Amino acid sequence: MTDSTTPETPIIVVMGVSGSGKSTIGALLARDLGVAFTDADDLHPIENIEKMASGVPLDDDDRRPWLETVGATLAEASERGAGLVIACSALRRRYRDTILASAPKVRFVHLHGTREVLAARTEGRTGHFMPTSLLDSQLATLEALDPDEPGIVVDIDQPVGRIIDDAVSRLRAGPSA
Ligand SMILES: Nc1ncnc2c1ncn2[C@@H]1O[C@H](COP(=O)(O)OP(=O)(O)OP(=O)(O)O)[C@@H](O)[C@H]1O
Ligand SMILES: O=C(O)[C@H](O)[C@@H](O)[C@H](O)[C@H](O)CO
Repeated sequence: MTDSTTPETPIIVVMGVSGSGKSTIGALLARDLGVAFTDADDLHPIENIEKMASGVPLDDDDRRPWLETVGATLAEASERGAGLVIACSALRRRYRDTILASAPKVRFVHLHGTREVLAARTEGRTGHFMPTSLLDSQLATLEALDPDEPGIVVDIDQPVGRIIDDAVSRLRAGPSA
């Protein structure tokens, strides 16, 4: 079997808790890298969206099939030799391992911020299903990238353009930074 991807083909998960900027940064990062963008919120089954909208956090069982779909979507792009950026919370190490099992070339961009900044961002937006009340559960679930995971951490307390420039230059520099 030949591998049609190149090491440069970006296969990226923009991860982090609710309100960290995954959708905003993910779409712009994809545009800068010249690849497609998918929001994993659009891959959740309706039951998951309804659960979060009612103020109840998802559990591992809720997330498992969704993470498998995220991994399969990345794998499909990678196998075609196409790049893809997906915005996906990927909060726990084992969630990321599920994605990596399907898409071993994936790299994670963790959008990291303080609770204060995150709460201000989620409170500042309208028309989103995710209540700010779930932020604490998101933060309690979050496991930071371990040193052996492929990825980078970016501080969200800066303008969008600087976040993109920081992420692009560090992604181009190598598997982790
Ligand atoms: N660097 C930034 N500076 C200022 N505002 C930002 C920045 N990044 C994102 N925002 C704003 O913060 C809010 C949250 O961003 P966004 O919806 O992209 O986060 P998210 O991680 O996709 O959230 P969720 O996972 O809950 O869908 C939005 O109103 C967005 O416009
Ligand atoms: O794993 C999860 O709990 C979910 O993916 C959430 O993170 C939301 O879908 C997302 O953040 C939108 O608000």
